Amino acid sequence: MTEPNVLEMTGLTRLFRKGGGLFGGKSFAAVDDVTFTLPAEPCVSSIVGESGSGKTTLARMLLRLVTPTSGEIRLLGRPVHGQKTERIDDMSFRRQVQPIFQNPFEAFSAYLPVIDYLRATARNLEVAEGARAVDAEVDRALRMVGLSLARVEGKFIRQFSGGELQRISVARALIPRPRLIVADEPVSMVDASLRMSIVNIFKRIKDEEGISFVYITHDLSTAYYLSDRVSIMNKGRIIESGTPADVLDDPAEAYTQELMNAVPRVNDRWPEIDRLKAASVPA
Ligand SMILES: Nc1ncnc2c1ncn2[C@@H]1O[C@H](COP(=O)(O)OP(=O)(O)OP(=O)(O)O)[C@@H](O)[C@H]1O
Repeated sequence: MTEPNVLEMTGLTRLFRKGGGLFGGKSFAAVDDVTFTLPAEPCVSSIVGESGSGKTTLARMLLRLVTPTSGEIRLLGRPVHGQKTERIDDMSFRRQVQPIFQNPFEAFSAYLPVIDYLRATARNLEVAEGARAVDAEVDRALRMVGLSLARVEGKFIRQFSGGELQRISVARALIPRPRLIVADEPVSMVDASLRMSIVNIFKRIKDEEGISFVYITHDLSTAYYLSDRVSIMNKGRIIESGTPADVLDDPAEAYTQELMNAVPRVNDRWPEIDRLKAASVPA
């Protein structure tokens, strides 16, 4: 039997109302008839667009936080939305799909040691039973991002930098060994040098753990460096998609060209990409 695609979105649309209070106003499509597939083999698929293009709404539908107005999302062959009896069950869904958000400081409470969240994730998602087994899973996940249980134990969010905390968010997402990570602007609040190390961690996780990514960003250079496929989103629609070289080296659409023109270049090269290649995963 062939393995199902990790993700299939077909004709996905989400309407919202604009203006006019509760009953008035006009509806508009934040996401408009999007069709998009992630194959069975691990890959990074980026969705690139400017603010307001619908990227976050798309991510939220993938994460079951927003219900589509029409269209369908299938995860490993099973519907994500719809009747409880037909869709993928909640526990499988939470294990198979994990989010990483833009602001790691919002992912954890200021009043609890960060490690408590990681342990709770392992317990709630039934990854392990018993304190020692839970700690072994948490340590495994932290080591994948260059940290360890010993380095995180007992500390609160104020004792970490933004980059460290985002690496811990990545570790949290890795605890259930998901098939898919949906990362919505995961490096836009992290400074440039740490951005590179996080992007390289994603690359390594894909290769070594076989996890696929939907990488949502407005940052063309990390999308170019990291992705197997890039889709350009504008006004709710995917207007162009393909390999990074196809789409970004030779854009067919004027909008993509405009996005590219906003990226600083030196001698027709993107210095950021060279830096990304040179950056290593922190020990
Ligand atoms: N709950 C909502 N109700 C009404 N309109 C919404 C809602 N959520 C998003 N929108 C609108 O949908 C459009 C797409 O927003 P979305 O956040 O998906 O875009 P984005 O590309 O992720 O932008 P950003 O990077 O700024 O978050 C915007 O016009 C936004 O104002």
